[in-house]
Amino acid sequence: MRVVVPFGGREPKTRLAPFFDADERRDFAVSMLRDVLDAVRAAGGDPAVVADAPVSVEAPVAVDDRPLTEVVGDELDGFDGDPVAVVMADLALATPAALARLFETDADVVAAPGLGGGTNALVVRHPEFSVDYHGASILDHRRIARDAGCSFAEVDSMRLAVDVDEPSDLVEVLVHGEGRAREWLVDAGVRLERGTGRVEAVRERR
Ligand SMILES: Nc1nc2c(ncn2[C@@H]2O[C@H](COP(=O)(O)OP(=O)(O)OP(=O)(O)O)[C@@H](O)[C@H]2O)c(=O)[nH]1
Ligand SMILES: C[C@H](OP(=O)(O)O)C(=O)O
Repeated sequence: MRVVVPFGGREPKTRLAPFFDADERRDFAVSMLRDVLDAVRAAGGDPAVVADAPVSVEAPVAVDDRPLTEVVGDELDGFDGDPVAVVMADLALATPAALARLFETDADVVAAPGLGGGTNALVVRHPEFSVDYHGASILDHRRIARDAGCSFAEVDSMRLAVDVDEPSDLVEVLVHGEGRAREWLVDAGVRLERGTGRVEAVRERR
């Protein structure tokens, strides 16, 4: 299956500014992208990156600096009967098994909801479905699928639900991550702080 992986590499992960400077955020974002590409391939997918700036990874990269919804929308406009998946580049916990379950779920549109209302991954098998990202997009995608007469299924997956946006998401990467992104965090001096409340990620040094 063709798997589009959108990557915003110009100024990625701004919400992690309390932890990392701009160069570090880009490095970390690329390490997550590489993990996602490996997992997609191991799940049998054929990844293609669409990025707003050039990035060097082991997959074809198309550079397009339009907003996310337009770029992904164009990819879906080319629907020719073969399913197309969209998997975000910041799913640092994605495993081949979780992605295979997404790819194999049978519906016109299959979504993996993200924490906070986003849409972390999609499989599209219907020409009338379109995307509208940002702002609790899973609600919009349910509605768009219904209005287009598409069957719609959601995959309940912790590994696909965590997109790494906020400092609290770093806890999940340290606890459950298995790839480069976790290693990058450890090398950067990010560790778990166990207090009396919820475990937090802290950085030893900058
Ligand atoms: N091609 C493309 N991908 C984007 C763009 N903006 C975000 N993405 C990707 O879309 C996914 C979700 O991104 P967000 O978490 O909303 O944005 P972000 O820029 O990574 O992080 P923030 O700066 O914290 O909002 C990630 O895979 C991003 O790399 C864009 O303008 N173009
Ligand atoms: C792209 C966007 O991501 P979020 O802003 O939820 O990280 C969404 O999934 O709609």
